[in-house]
Amino acid sequence: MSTTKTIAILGSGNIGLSLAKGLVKAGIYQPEQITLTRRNTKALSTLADNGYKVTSDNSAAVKDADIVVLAVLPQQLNKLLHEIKPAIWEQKHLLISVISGVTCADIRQQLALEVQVVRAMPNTAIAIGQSMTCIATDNASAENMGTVKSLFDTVGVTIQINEELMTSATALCACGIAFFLRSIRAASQGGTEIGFHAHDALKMAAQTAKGAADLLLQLASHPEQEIDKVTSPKGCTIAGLNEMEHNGFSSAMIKGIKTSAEKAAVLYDKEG
Ligand SMILES: NC(=O)C1=CN([C@@H]2O[C@H](COP(=O)(O)OP(=O)(O)OC[C@H]3O[C@@H](n4cnc5c(N)ncnc54)[C@H](OP(=O)(O)O)[C@@H]3O)[C@@H](O)[C@H]2O)C=CC1
Ligand SMILES: O=C(O)[C@@H]1CCC=N1
Repeated sequence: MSTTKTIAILGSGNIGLSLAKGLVKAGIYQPEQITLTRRNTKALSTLADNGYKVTSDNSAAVKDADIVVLAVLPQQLNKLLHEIKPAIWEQKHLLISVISGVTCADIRQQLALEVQVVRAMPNTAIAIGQSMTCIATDNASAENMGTVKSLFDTVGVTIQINEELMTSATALCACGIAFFLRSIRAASQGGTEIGFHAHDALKMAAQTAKGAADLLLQLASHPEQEIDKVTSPKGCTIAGLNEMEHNGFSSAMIKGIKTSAEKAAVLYDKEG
């Protein structure tokens, strides 16, 4: 599926660039249809060489675009909104914000405009078409929500949730990528201690994690159901698993996710 619409990504850092690359990889956009902005445009020179439009002029990028993605840090948002406000046309533009802790209403309030806003919370696996993206809105039309869903569907799995759950989605899915990566890294470190070279251990741990995730996704089964199949009586799996639990494995993950959600809720200072 390709589109004739144009998209501006304001704030082309880690997640903005992951999104751009994912959309091009999926064939929905050509690089020429995507404008990437950041203040230090030198950092985007390779992207410019690959056909993306690159500029530090956010207002010009907005004027040329149908869809505007806000992808700066929460503390950089108010300045950006102030800058682009004159370029936004309520009847034309659809804003998509991936910014943690900022509501759709916050964005309209800063702009003092009744533009349609959708919040999206992807994760960095969007660059390889494997994002888990949550979307929410308080004013966008069903048609625009459909547009946003089909856009993110090309780069992973998308679900629509209530906006009040967006900070929880941030912790579980966006931060979650880091939590699972750290788990895989830890497993590989264990693997090295028991005899494998580091690069082999990492590959073995990553493929094992992928298999575990696919068991749940493809069989729609519960983790404990799959764990029961691995834990032979008096065996080595239950011995290792219980040792991890005695050291707080599940508890650490749960507490970490709760802490991330609490932090996500206070990232944005409306007055800042
Ligand atoms: N990283 C992730 O996995 C995820 C992040 N998010 C959210 O996405 C947002 C961005 O995060 P992340 O990509 O990690 O952060 P980065 O710091 O990597 O990206 C932010 C980018 O914004 C640019 N920027 C800052 N001010 C402006 C401006 N006025 N005009 C244009 N560009 C500007 C910066 O470049 P320069 O300094 O050159 O201007 C930088 O490249 C955050 O709000 C975060 O909460 C959401 C989901 C996942
Ligand atoms: O760490 C952060 O604040 C951002 C939001 C989700 C992922 N990265």
